Amino acid sequence: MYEPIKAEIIRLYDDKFIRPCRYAEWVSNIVSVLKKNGKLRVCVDFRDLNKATPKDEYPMPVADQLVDAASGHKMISLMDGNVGYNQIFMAEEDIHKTAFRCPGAIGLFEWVVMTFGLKSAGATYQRAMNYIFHDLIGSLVEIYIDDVVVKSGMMDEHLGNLRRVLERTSPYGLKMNPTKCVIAVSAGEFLGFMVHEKGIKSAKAVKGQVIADFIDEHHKEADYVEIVPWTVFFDGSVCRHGCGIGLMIISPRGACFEFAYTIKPYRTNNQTEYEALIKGLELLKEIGAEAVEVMGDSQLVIKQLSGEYECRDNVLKTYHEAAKQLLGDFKQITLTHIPREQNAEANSLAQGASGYPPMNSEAEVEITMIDGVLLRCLDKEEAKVVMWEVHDGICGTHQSAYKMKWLLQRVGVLLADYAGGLLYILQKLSRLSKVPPYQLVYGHEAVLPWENNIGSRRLTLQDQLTADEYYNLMMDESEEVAQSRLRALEKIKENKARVSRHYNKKVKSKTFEEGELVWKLVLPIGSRDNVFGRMQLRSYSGRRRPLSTSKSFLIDQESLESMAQPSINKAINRDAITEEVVAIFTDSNVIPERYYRPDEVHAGIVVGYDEEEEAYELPVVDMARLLDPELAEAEIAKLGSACRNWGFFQLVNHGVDEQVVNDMKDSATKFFSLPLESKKPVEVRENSIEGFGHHYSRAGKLDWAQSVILVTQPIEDRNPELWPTNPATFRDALHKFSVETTSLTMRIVGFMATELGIDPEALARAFRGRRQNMSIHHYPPCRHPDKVIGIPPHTDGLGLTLLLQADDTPGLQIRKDGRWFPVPPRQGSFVVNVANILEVLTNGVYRSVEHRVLVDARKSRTTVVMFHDAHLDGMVEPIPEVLEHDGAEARYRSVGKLEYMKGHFAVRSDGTRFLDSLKI
Ligand SMILES: O=C(O)CCC(=O)C(=O)O
Ligand SMILES: [Fe+2]
Repeated sequence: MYEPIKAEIIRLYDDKFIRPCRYAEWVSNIVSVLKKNGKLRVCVDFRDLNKATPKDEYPMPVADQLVDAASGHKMISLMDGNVGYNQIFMAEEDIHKTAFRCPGAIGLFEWVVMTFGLKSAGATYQRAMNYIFHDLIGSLVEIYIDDVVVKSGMMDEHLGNLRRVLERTSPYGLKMNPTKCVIAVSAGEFLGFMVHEKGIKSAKAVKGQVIADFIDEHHKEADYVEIVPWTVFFDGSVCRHGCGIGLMIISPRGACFEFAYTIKPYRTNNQTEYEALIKGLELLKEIGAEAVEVMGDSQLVIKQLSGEYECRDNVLKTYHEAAKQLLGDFKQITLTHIPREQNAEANSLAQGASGYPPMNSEAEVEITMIDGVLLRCLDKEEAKVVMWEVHDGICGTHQSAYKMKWLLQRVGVLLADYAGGLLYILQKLSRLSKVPPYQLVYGHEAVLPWENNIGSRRLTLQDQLTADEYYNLMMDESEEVAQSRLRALEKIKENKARVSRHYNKKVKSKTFEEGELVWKLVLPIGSRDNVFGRMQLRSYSGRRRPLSTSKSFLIDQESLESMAQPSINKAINRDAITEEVVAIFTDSNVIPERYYRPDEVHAGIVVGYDEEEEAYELPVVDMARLLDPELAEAEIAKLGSACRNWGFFQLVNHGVDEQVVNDMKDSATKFFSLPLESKKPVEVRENSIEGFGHHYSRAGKLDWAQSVILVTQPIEDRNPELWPTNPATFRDALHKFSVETTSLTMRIVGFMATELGIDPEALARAFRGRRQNMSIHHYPPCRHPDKVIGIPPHTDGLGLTLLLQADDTPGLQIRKDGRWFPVPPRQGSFVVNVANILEVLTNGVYRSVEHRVLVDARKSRTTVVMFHDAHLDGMVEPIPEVLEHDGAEARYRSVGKLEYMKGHFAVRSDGTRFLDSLKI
């Protein structure tokens, strides 16, 4: 193939039709087609370019009419534009769009002249020809794109006409192909038809010739079939005068040909449809078309041929087989069912051929409704009969006026202006597209009693039928049943698909391993829950097991379970809040032994309580500045210094939706203000730390606090039964807050990575998709704030903590250089602190700092704390990129996540942190 392609490219280049392309935006491929005569034709596949090209609406002549106009002349000359399209230059600015690539080293070229295959080529050429010959067209010349026929009466006149036509060509540089010109003949082929003095021969009589001409005329298009298919629209029409078929064939070049045949004797509708298609396929087969796009409005024919429906009717089977066999002769076939409106041309051709009379002109008043339903206006007497029928007859007894109107419509009658006294009842003459069940069963619509009484249009028409016609119509109807059933089935399928699309949108897929038990939680009927949906799936096998089999997930789950074991060795156990506890919190005058821990309160110096103390400034990081390209560098440095020196900062302009923050604050505050019995449903349960309760911390002492602990991410790890529903806003608020804080965490982590000088992804992957837990703490006021502690000194165990304070009560203190620094509450901010795992990940560059909560004497304090987990594929260890960047040795030994969690929660008798034991 290579050499012939090269030769063709050289020829096109030498003829200056193409030139090498330098800057291509659109590049098309070439398709080489070996012609039947052994020659190679090089085509460019412009399909993509054509898709992007607007349609040229220039009106094209109708081939049939031209053939008519060319016939009936004594003398004609037929001429063919010499490589027609290539005589027109491309607009310079469009040349580059026609670029096409050739195989091997031949290269990239573009068309300087218009070429075959471009969408608007036919219209452009026709426009040019119409421009050149506009005043001669019709009288002495007919033109269809590059086909020209000069027509005249006598020889003398003809020579004069020929001269006028040819003289027109030279100023425009238009050339004719002498080998294809037939001069001064009495008959000749034009557009595939034999044109001569006596007119065109009837399609049937010259069938062989017509087809032969059609083939010859369009052989070059047939070569092109690999790229653009031929399209055939077919339709059959049956009326009492006969049957007709209509075909509209569109060539790959866009030329449109219409064919209409009358068929005798009588056929049924479906038979006629099949005949139309068969005729169309025969025509296309004979012109050598290889790819065909078949369009028809007969669902039965299209679906039977595509194999979707079976053909059971014995008579139809013959047609079906014939059509199938023909289809097998094409290389590429597409069958498309189109609505009748889109098949208008074939439809009107078929109707014409069947002798379908123009719409009747009977004196009845007919009205077409907006939905296309044709209605007949009844006179007063007729109206009364119908009214009676509806009122007392078939539709049941004594309907109200409103219901009667509705029923009238249902039986195909429209009652208009009832209230105005003027009675118009309009009888429906054409059916709605919906098929009534009666018809689906029996093949035709039920005749209603009133139709017999007052006579419907249907009955009148029926009376006029001959016995044969009646028989034919009955046959038609019974065949039509199949069609109607298919249509009905189609409707049902469409509906089902629509419904399932709707439902599937809401379904999240989950995979389970074989043999896994699944625990299905179904919320009470009618309960809707934005957070959990109607039901939640979880695998279950004795103990609760995770759905996901990913390593990280298993670790999280197990660590949670191990934490949940009741054991005095755990740093944190949780206890239910009883009425007694509520009483202690409320009174707070007498501090019971188990809350009494003044030594812990007094351990360490608190900065800032004494006026004399140095002023200190806690780090504040501004997200707006982090996001501002001009200020980011300085702000990132600030973030770095906060994490390195304090392990903590306050984040302002954090970007979390204010509504979400406020809803969370409100819901949290409201929850704690509820009486105890309203909180009981979400009370902490045995073997779990989730739920409402309070910490039973070290040395058997209790914290002066109550809290709700919940897993918030990933969603499938949530335990919906422990999510408060009171206040009603709680779940929704927490869900939204959890989503927002998760993404805020990822954003913060991104800036941290930049600050650490590592690829943001190296740190982001440690946090992405990991567990998020939440604690909402409520610290009741205590008359003896120096004797109780809200939360004793600790570092946070996971990766990064985000804390939102719902009020302005102080309490949080962080330890730096052995002293406690109170963190003043700050509106519109989050407290962000580095937790243990992040310290390990950064190889100790960022520090996880100790903090505690003291209690206020007068005011309660409520905080919402989100803990974000992190690990490197199940390992807690310094990120290699950090070590590389700092050229440092690992300062922490690697430990599996599970071991890490166990270590973190175990109580150490020497009071050290597990984190410290990891230090190398
Ligand atoms: O409520 C606070 O201010 C701090 C809470 C805290 O540190 C924690 O839950 O780990
Ligand atoms: Fe903490």
